[in-house]
Amino acid sequence: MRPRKWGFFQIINHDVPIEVLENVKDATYKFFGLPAEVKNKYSKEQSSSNNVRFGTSFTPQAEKALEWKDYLSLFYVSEEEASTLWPSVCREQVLDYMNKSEVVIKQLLQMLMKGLNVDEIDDTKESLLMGSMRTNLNYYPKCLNPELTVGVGRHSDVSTLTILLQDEIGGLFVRENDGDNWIHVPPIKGSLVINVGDALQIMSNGRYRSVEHRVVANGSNNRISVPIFVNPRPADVIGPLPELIASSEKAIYKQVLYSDYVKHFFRKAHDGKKTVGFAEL
Ligand SMILES: O=C(O)CCC(=O)C(=O)O
Ligand SMILES: [Fe+2]
Repeated sequence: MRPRKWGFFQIINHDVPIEVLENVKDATYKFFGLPAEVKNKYSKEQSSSNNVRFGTSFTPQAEKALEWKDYLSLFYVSEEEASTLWPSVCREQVLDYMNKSEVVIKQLLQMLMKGLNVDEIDDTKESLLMGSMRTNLNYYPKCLNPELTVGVGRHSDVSTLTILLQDEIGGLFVRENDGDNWIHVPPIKGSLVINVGDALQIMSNGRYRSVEHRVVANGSNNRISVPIFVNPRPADVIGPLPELIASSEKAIYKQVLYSDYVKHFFRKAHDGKKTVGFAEL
């Protein structure tokens, strides 16, 4: 596992029980199998809250060709809110997946911080690194002309870290650092794919790099994936961690309001790893 070089890896011996992963995959199929009018209750037009959103593609108004994907995005506020707002076919399964993943997330963050010689994650730091979480259920329907579109265009995540559960279909590709080689991420049963996001690139002052990835459209199979985006809170101001700058390193990123950073990401179509330029000094 070499996140500094790669920023993308799979873990197999983790503490999230396999049933929890299987259950959230089943629940994902159940949600997307619901009649359109039921799913549409969670659409931008009809949803009673911004924290629950069913939609298609990424930023349809900015895209030349729509991404071949539907999603349900669930921003976690509290169990109480989830119990009133989240669809009942997947609520318990997603909450369980998020709760069980928290231990793994904390272990990963501890390891990553150690790599920066930051030994203690106090409450302030914990909140900056993982103060908010969003889980997406992604559904990529079989596409008759897969060469004309993509599942998800090339991008890096705006998260600190992303924990991704994928099914057995495959189609996720990762770009080798500074190269044009795209490497397939093979589905491994029971594994979780982990990737570093832009927020960690900024907070680590560029020592960890977020990784560009994309998903191809598939001509013969439907595919699902369930990422948990581990994020700072929207109202947090993020920048290179003070510990790094104190050790005479020059800051290469400025302080940015995290919600502004995310807004910038959503304004444009997926166009590669460009969002982070927003925070460069
Ligand atoms: O479906 C996948 O494997 C990746 C999805 C993804 O990159 C995302 O939702 O940000
Ligand atoms: Fe992604």
